[in-house]
Amino acid sequence: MIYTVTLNPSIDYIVRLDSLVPGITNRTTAEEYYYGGKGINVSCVLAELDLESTAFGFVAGFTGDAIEKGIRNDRIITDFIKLESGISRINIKIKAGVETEINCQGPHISEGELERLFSKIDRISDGDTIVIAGNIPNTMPDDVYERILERIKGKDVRIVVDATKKLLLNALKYKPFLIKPNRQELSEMFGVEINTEDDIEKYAKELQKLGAKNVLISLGGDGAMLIDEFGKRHKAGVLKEKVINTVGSGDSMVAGFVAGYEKTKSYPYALKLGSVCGNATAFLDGLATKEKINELLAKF
Ligand SMILES: Nc1ncnc2c1ncn2[C@@H]1O[C@H](COP(=O)(O)OP(=O)(O)O)[C@@H](O)[C@H]1O
Ligand SMILES: O=P(O)(O)OC[C@H]1O[C@](O)(COP(=O)(O)O)[C@@H](O)[C@@H]1O
Repeated sequence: MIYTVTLNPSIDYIVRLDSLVPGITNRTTAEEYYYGGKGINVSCVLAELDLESTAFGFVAGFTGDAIEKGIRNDRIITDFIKLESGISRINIKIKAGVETEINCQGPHISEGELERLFSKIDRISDGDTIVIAGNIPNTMPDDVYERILERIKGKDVRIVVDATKKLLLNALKYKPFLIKPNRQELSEMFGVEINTEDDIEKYAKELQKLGAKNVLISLGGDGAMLIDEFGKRHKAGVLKEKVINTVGSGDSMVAGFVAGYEKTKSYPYALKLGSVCGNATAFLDGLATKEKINELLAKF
């Protein structure tokens, strides 16, 4: 079984404007909303790839109910913990020529509620995959990913972590099978500007020294680079099509990589399917669909 963990799910509210002017009332030209949060997005794209997953995490209030109901599907088993108070966050994605995102804090999660999640994590067993992805509310201790991984220590579980800064760095000692920082996140982790391919490889290898097996660096419209567990560099470009909405492209790439590796045990194929899923999401309103993935696979 593949388990995804989203501690801080969201409704992604996408607003489109011709331009955004601070200090005045702006009017949108269109708006859409999607159920999101990194682990949930991974589950949704895995379902499009015909892979079943169980989605763990916390939901709260009316937005939490909508998320849980909205993503339920015959290939996603939702097993969320309903928080006592607050609402699951609404993240605002402003498309006004450039993309501006406002990702919110999310509800408070108590130590008792966290314990309930740990009990669910204990069900994960040898041969399973766990994808832990996304940010945490700032009221939560930043060792939470480590505490989750500590619960599965010693089990033969494939670990995928898609997070930033300390959350990611602290998880590396558990030797994750895959991490997927983007270029900006890689730069932030090392406090340097990373631009060249050689620099990307150099810092990806630093993350491998800290414990990561495969490091996939996504580069937005420039594609992606994988440094695999053997230290080999693989590159993937992007297809050229009108970009509609890149929210969730990174999560789609993670889903595609996990599915591609699961099916073939080949890193070049995992990178290809990951890239196709990332591209497919960028070229659609919502996340990658089975139809779009198959169409792009034939061209990639
Ligand atoms: N503008 C784009 N055109 C085509 N593909 C894209 C575009 N933006 C993202 N993608 C695809 O999605 C992948 C992940 O996107 P990226 O923006 O780097 O991730 P994140 O959302 O985590 O920052 C890229 O490697 C690429 O395959
Ligand atoms: O947990 P974070 O880091 O705040 O990110 C949450 C946001 O990331 C997303 O999962 C999209 O992530 P990507 O664009 O990186 O794939 C949104 O659905 C959500 O609003």
